[in-house]
Amino acid sequence: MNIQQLIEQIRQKKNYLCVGLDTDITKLPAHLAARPDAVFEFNKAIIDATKDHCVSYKLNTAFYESQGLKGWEAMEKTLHYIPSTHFTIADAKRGDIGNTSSQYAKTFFEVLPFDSVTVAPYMGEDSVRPFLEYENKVTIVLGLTSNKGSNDFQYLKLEQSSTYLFEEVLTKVASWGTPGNLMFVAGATQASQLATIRNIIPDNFLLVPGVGAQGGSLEEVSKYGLNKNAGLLVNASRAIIFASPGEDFAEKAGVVAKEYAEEMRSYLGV
Ligand SMILES: O=C(O)c1cc(=O)[nH]c(=O)n1[C@@H]1O[C@H](COP(=O)(O)O)[C@@H](O)[C@H]1O
Repeated sequence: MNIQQLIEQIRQKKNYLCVGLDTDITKLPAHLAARPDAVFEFNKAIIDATKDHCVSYKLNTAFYESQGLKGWEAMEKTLHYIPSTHFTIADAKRGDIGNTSSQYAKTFFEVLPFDSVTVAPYMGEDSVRPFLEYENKVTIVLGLTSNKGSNDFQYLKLEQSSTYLFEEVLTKVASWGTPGNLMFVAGATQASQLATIRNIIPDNFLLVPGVGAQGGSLEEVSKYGLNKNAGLLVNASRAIIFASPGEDFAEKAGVVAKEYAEEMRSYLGV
C-alpha cells in the first residue's frame, strides 16, 4: 500500500490508528504461552479483533528478532496475515553505510514485503537514500522521538541558527524525498513541538507513537498534527495488545482500539 491508498483508507475508516504488534512473549496470556506458534496465534487474534478499528499495523522487529528463527517466522506469517487494506510498518530503526542500508531495504521491502520501515538518520544522506530508491515504499525517519533520551542529542541547539538539531534533521531529510515516500516519527510525548514540526514539514505524514503506555495525549497530538490529508498515524502498542492478560485479550484489544478510533473520528470532524 502506498501513501495515497493510506489516505483513502483513513477517509473510509475515519481513523488514523496504528496498532503496534510489540508481541513480548513474557506477556502472552497463559493459555497461549505454551503453544508452539504462540506469537502468531496471539497476533492473528489481535488482528481479527482490531482490523475494523485501525488503518495500520506496526511490527517492532526487536520482539521477533529476539526470538531467533522462530521469531522471524512469526513476523513473516503475521505480515502475510495483515489484510492488504492496512498499511504495514517494519519498526526496525535501521540505517548504515550505503551498501549495508541497501541490504536492510531489501530485507524489509522485498524479502519481507512491508509497506514501510523506520530508519535512524544519524549516519546521513547516503544511509537513507537506499530506502528512498524503492517506488511505492515509504521510509519513516526518526524526527523527534518520544523517549527521555531525546533530550541528549535531539534538543541540542545548533550554534549557527539557534534551532534544535531535530529541526535541522527534519528540514534536511525532507529535501531528500517527497511526502509520497517519506514520513517522520514524532513522539506523542512531544506534543508541544508538533506545531513547530508541522511548520517545517506541513505535508509529510507523521508516525506518532507514545499514546497509551507512555502517557501522550491523543487530543494534543491531533490538535497540532492533523493536516488536510489527516497526515497522522498514531500508534499504540501495549495499551491495546495487552489490555487484558486473560483469555479475553483479543476482545479487550478490540474494545480499546475502537475507543481510540472513535476519539480520532471526533477530531477528524466526520
Ligand atoms: O519508531 C517508533 O515507532 C518509536 C519511536 C519513538 O520515538 N518512540 C516509540 O515508542 N517508538 C515505538 O513505538 C512503540 C510504542 O509502544 P507503546 O509505548 O507500548 O505504545 C514501540 O514499538 C516503540 O519502539
